[in-house]
Amino acid sequence: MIVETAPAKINLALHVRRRRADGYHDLETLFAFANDGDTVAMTPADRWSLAVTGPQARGLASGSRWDAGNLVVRAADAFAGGFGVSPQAITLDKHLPVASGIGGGSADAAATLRLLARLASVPLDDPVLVAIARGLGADVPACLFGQTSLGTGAGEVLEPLRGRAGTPLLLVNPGVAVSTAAVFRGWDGVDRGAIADGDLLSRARAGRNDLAPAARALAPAIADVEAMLDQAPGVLLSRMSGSGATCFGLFADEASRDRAAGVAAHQGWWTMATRIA
Ligand SMILES: C[C@@](CO)(OP(=O)(O)O)[C@H](O)COP(=O)(O)OP(=O)(O)OC[C@H]1O[C@@H](n2ccc(N)nc2=O)[C@H](O)[C@@H]1O
Ligand SMILES: Nc1ncnc2c1ncn2[C@@H]1O[C@H](COP(=O)(O)OP(=O)(O)O)[C@@H](O)[C@H]1O
Repeated sequence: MIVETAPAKINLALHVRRRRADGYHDLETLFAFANDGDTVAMTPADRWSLAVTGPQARGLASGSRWDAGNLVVRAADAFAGGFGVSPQAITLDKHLPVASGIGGGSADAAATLRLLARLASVPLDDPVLVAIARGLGADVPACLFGQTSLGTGAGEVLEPLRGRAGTPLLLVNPGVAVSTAAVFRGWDGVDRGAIADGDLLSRARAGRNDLAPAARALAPAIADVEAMLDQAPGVLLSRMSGSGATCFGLFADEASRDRAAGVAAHQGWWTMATRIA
């Protein structure tokens, strides 16, 4: 059996610049990844199969069916079509809430591609593999490499950045799923400018999440999570990630992170206490 973590993705900043003719938006984003997330495991089998387990498995309507509604299945089908690989029994252990701005589905698809690439001896930077990743979603290429990076284009043009590895990180979700497409539709169309230069944390602090107002309009509980994290002692930066509703806090130390996690859990919110990878 081979196993890959599908780590949570966070957008330290997310600037939406322009709506494009193809329905996507040009953006600039600072991607970072957590140490924890879902896991994808594979073992050789006579035919392809999927088993979904874990505390967030119920968020996936297609369940354990081999169904294109699951990005793991779409990733495996696309890889098999592009490269050919023998069938696998896949287990997805789902911990990240579905449709929550931390790219769980994208991370699962990327972890599936990494496992199949290992089996088929395909390098991760193979242009066909990267094109398959892009076809699965705008942030699947970022999840494929899993490195702190600046993303431009629709999020698929990547420039690796010196990260803040080991920084204590808390993810908090108020339990409302929000559709990425609906949040982009709610963006007000105002270009508020590029991400500033500097080191990662100062660039992130000077930046914004331009999708937060549209996401709050769909899920008002996001504002409560943001307020809680903003006020948490020891917080270095807090913000909504992606299209929401998950918000993150970077903390000066583990004890402050864990105190904030306790406050969030007391509200009945989902939390994950981890670190930047
Ligand atoms: C907003 C971000 C920020 O990292 O994260 P999430 O909230 O999904 O985690 C991503 O850009 C999401 O990437 P991903 O989730 O792969 O998006 P896709 O499946 O390709 O697109 C879903 C829908 O989002 C909108 N979309 C996505 C990316 C983009 N640059 N412009 C868009 O307008 C489009 O309406 C598209 O139909
Ligand atoms: N393995 C998967 N995990 C999560 N969501 C998935 C998966 N496969 C398909 N999806 C679908 O993809 C959509 C986006 O999910 P997700 O990646 O979790 O959200 P986001 O990109 O906002 O973080 C959801 O509507 C969900 O139904």
